[in-house]
Amino acid sequence: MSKFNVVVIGKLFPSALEKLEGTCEIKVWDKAERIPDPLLYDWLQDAEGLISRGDIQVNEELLAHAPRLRVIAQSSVGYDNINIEDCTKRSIPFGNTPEVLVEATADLTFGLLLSSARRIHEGWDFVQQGKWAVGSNLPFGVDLYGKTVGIFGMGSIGKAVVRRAQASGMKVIYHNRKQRHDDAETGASYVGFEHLLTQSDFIVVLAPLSDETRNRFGKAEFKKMKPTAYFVNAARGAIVDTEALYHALVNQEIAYAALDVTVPEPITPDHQLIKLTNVLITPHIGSATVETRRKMSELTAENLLAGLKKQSLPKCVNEEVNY
Ligand SMILES: NC(=O)C1=CN([C@@H]2O[C@H](COP(=O)(O)OP(=O)(O)OC[C@H]3O[C@@H](n4cnc5c(N)ncnc54)[C@H](O)[C@@H]3O)[C@@H](O)[C@H]2O)C=CC1
Ligand SMILES: O=C(O)C(=O)CO
Repeated sequence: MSKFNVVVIGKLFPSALEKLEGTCEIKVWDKAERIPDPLLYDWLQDAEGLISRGDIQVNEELLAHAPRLRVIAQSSVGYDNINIEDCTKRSIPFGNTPEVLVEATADLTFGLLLSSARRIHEGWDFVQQGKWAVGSNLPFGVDLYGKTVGIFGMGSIGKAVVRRAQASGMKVIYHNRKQRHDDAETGASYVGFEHLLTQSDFIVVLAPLSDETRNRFGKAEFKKMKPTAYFVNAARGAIVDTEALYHALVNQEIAYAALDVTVPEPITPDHQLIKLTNVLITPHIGSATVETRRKMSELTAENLLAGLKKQSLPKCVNEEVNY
């Protein structure tokens, strides 16, 4: 039996690769830099399956080079780099990896909140630089207990963050496009966007990037926040106007920002945001634990394999064209 031609952008765990070997002929681009378009387009000519990565824009322009493609899978829950409509028009199902990454991403999100509130990384710098002495003056942090955390985009990860916040004695409010049906169960209260901005001590962004959410946090929004507010973004950098965030931090319109996602990504050490002392940035590691990345990798392989065999993808975004 002939094998399926597959293009893989990025690294797969050995356990995921094993699922594909035997049935697939695989071309892999696992370098950190973006694959050059001419090479990608050449590889896609006879590809039946594609494992994409966040730095690849999957749209009609790319799909036009992939006449035999019958499935796309990606090791992420976010799919803002994928034009789903274009895939659907070509009856190509797209599989992502929701659920398996929820707890790990919630840990990192809450970790950013806690680390910035309690100055953990500054404390470590202090110790490393030999500044720890009796009476030394590392700035105080702030309490979590009794404070209000406002979640923008309360979905699977948001709900997991609620549990962590409640365990620290925090009150949780949230804003989505509409109220959820499980507020009684989660103990979080639905509020308008304005209320979220003005009343939160900690604002946590966990919504997907879309036309609606792009630059949703700009100059006007930061001005409405408390001057003591901590702003945490673990979703996508482009939900925030980076220039506006920079000015809000410099002008002390807000107290602090903790970011796992930025524009650009990677953010370079010469970026103006990096020079500020009231910022903590991690390199998009929300889901980056061994266990979680392995599960994501395996689910990606399962989605791909199902599509190649014209079977239903376990996790499919455009269900209307799922097999
Ligand atoms: N930093 C990292 O490594 C990671 C980042 N992410 C990001 O987190 C996002 C959320 O992931 P999940 O919680 O699994 O997704 P989800 O789909 O379960 O939750 C997203 C929530 O945002 C809400 N939402 C959508 N549009 C909105 C809008 N315009 N205004 C307000 N709320 C809106 C939805 O109603 C939903 O409740 C992903 O889309 C991804 O971009 C996810 C995993 C890891
Ligand atoms: O899953 C996602 O959307 C990420 O950002 C990486 O896990």
